[in-house]
Amino acid sequence: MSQNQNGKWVRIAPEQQLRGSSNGHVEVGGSNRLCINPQKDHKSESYEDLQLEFNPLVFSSLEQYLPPHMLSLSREVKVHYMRNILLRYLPETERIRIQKHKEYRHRIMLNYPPLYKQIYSMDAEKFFTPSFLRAVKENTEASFRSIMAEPRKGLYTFEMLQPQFCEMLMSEVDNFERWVHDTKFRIMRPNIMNQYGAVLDDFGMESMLDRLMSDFISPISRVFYTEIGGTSLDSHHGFVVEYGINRDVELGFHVDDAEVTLNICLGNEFSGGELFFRGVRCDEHVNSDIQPGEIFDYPHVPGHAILHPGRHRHGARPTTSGNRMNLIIWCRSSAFRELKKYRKDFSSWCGECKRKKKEKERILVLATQQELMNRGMQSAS
Ligand SMILES: O=C(O)CCC(=O)C(=O)O
Ligand SMILES: [Fe+2]
Repeated sequence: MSQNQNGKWVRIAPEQQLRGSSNGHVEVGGSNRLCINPQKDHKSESYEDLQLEFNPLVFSSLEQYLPPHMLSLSREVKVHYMRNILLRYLPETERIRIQKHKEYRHRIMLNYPPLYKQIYSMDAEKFFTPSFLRAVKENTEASFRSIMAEPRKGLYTFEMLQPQFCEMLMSEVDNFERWVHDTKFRIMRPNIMNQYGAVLDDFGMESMLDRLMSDFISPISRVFYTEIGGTSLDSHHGFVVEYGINRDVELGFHVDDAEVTLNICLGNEFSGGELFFRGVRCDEHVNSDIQPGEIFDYPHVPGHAILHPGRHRHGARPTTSGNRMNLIIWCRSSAFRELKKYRKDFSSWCGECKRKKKEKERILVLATQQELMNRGMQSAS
């Protein structure tokens, strides 16, 4: 690592030259560098309109770390430079997968005609109930608690969506499913456990759900889920699941690929389909026993949401009659995932880590008491 007058350079890969060419473009070698210290007073550009394999927000955040002489260059030059850096962290197979997925989405969006265009961009007054909107606008722990129940520690339930929005979203999904059937388009289901349901991000709702996460889920997660990455949610997987006649029946016991999950029942007439929760676990303890107090069942109510840690083990009981559709958003934090790699003790949120820690402390106290008693007996004799 070397220094210049503007601070230290972060060395990302073997050094190569950055060369200015006669046509005003900057040729970038295979190894570019960022500064350790950001230029805090520099206003980053927006990259939202570009089709990139990384989240546009990553580019906006990285921009302040560019070498100072690059800050005033064109957006294309900057994006090219930062992309080169980011690509070094992506293995070839992952890059191909992302590219294929981008093409897949592109094909759907070119061909699928939406039924209700108005639900593809955020319209908070139309989507959410007044009580939910008020609580988020106030943005305090007290305002969130005023609309929520917390039936078990870390599980929050509340009224969230307006019936009309639920109806429109369900019709949109039905319309999409019909289009898939009629055109024989092969779609990817939300995850390996579902044979039905659709990924909303794949047919145009990604930016609306991004807003839903950043403006409505993050403020709540920041308050209630500090220990599990709730302060740094930065990506999501948004989808609907469908249960009932000619649909999935139930969902097995699992943890989500998410730090924080929002699950909202959109409705239709149904019975059954309750969620069963069985305690939060880290990767190592995902199969450990259920402890007293960890059993909780939740019956879905249309328009109502349940917010839970993705690592809270759960499943869905069979939907025994009618049809049920739920909107689910898995919210992820890349910073939390990175930090997790360097830690082993998750006793602040994993039920089994907590139990083991308590057990160790109990044994230590017993051993200390025994030792003190032994010393007392020795000095008495
Ligand atoms: O059926 C539900 O409501 C739960 C679905 C779920 O847990 C999931 O898709 O991860
Ligand atoms: Fe789940």
